[in-house]
Amino acid sequence: MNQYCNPCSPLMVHALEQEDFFTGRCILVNGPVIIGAGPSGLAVGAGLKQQGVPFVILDRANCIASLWQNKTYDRLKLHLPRQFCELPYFPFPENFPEYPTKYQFISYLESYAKKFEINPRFNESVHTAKYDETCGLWRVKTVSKNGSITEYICRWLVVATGENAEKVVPEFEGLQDFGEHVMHACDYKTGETYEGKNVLVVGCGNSGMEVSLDLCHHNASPSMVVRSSVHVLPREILGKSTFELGVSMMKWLPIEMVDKILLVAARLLLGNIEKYGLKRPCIGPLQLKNTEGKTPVLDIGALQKIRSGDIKIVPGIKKFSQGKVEFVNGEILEIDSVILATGYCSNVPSWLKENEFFSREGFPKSPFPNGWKGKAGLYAVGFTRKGLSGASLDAIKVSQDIGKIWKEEIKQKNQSVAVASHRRSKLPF
Ligand SMILES: Cc1cc2nc3c(=O)[nH]c(=O)nc-3n(C[C@H](O)[C@H](O)[C@H](O)COP(=O)(O)OP(=O)(O)OC[C@H]3O[C@@H](n4cnc5c(N)ncnc54)[C@H](O)[C@@H]3O)c2cc1C
Ligand SMILES: NC(=O)C1=CN([C@@H]2O[C@H](COP(=O)(O)OP(=O)(O)OC[C@H]3O[C@@H](n4cnc5c(N)ncnc54)[C@H](OP(=O)(O)O)[C@@H]3O)[C@@H](O)[C@H]2O)C=CC1
Ligand SMILES: O=C(O)C(=O)Cc1c[nH]c2ccccc12
Repeated sequence: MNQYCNPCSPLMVHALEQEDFFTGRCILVNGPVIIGAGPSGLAVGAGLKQQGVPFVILDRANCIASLWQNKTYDRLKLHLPRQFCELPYFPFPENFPEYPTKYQFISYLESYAKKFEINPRFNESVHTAKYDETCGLWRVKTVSKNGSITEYICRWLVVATGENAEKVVPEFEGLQDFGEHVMHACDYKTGETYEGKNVLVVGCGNSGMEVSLDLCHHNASPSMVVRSSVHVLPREILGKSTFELGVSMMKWLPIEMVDKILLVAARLLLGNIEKYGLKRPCIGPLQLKNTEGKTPVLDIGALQKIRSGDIKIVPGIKKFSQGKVEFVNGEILEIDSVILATGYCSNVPSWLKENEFFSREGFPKSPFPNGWKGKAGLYAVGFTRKGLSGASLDAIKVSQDIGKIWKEEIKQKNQSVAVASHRRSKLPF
């Protein structure tokens, strides 16, 4: 598994861990601190702005929505229809297509931040956040690019660092001997430089499928590793989004039934995909997404390339050697490059010093819709395994909850100011 690491020197780590003689800057924040300037953090910011609640957003990157701007390939499009990807209070422009491109989505997020006048503090990587019982406040320590340490002190802490904060890089025997041409899918932009090359794509989630498809478009020869099972669904069924159909059916039918219907439709439209080596999991696609967070593949063309043999399906990996990979079935393949489409994980456990609300995997322990509010002013946004629509639902609840407390306190403050000035006005001098 990968290790989340901050670019700290040992001296800095020491300074960050010393409670008593902290030497950096200390900032008392009036209102909440939001960690993460992705869609979730921006949506909470917008909700707070509308209620007049001040806040600070911190992000380790140098821009908003860094996942979208820095860690995605050029050809990426949203794969859920537009109405499921809009953030609260500000719709997509009317000319956006049903499935906006990543560039359209990023430009929408830029306008979103501008509209709600959200100005995150960039290059601030949160190293630790912990609740100080003695003063009833959260202490958030960050490290900036130039190494300076800042402590933010606040009453409310909103965790919006995402389900995909860190790449997962599994360990494989011999991979270090393979050579330089190994990258994670988060660093893949385009297949331009892969023309005529044999590329091993490890993983068959949406990333593995779409990277393999992009490689085909650039006349490379991808082999995609399917070590266990995968649900592939058509992106649309009879012209209607499969996701939307699933959501509509869930209002009337139990999830098991909806899954059965989706699988019958997938079988009719896609045929038997198991014969290509794409074994289906025992649990249905929506149930699997809900319970294990494993997203079904919404096919945008990779399946056709698998059928035609342009994308080869290969089994799990045994080991690598120079220019070669050996699979669990003993077969050996010569390859030029490896792309690890092996997924992502949350990084919350590496910096949040708390173990009641968040699990060891860095997700709220209470399942949707109850995982947005913890104790002592702790909130989580964007950990519902329901994509952008789940993040928006969380953001509305969190900003309203904080806004309500904020307004009550302002009212109380105003009342006590009024009482004090009334008393003062009665004084004879
Ligand atoms: C390739 C890809 C495509 C996707 N497509 C879709 C889609 O079409 N539809 C959909 O609904 N969902 C999609 N998703 C899911 C996606 O995660 C969400 O859509 C969305 O980006 C979640 O927003 P977020 O703000 O919660 O997290 P993120 O977008 O990941 O933002 C989190 C932010 O937190 C910052 N951060 C993390 N750790 C720290 C730290 N320690 N200190 C400071 N800052 C930190 C990061 O820099 C980042 O900017 C996709 C995911 C991927 C990887
Ligand atoms: N167009 C879009 O909107 C896109 C959306 N996304 C989203 O981004 C998120 C992340 O997707 P993705 O990056 O595909 O990650 P996923 O977690 O969905 O998939 C990871 C894949 O890697 C495999 N894997 C992990 N470790 C190994 C190993 N040691 N050996 C072999 N295979 C391994 C997994 O197999 P196993 O199941 O056996 O563990 C799985 O097939 C998802 O929510 C996805 O929907 C991604 C791309 C495009
Ligand atoms: O693309 C993603 O990562 C998403 O999380 C979007 C999403 C949420 N729930 C789903 C169910 C089926 C397919 C995609 C999603």
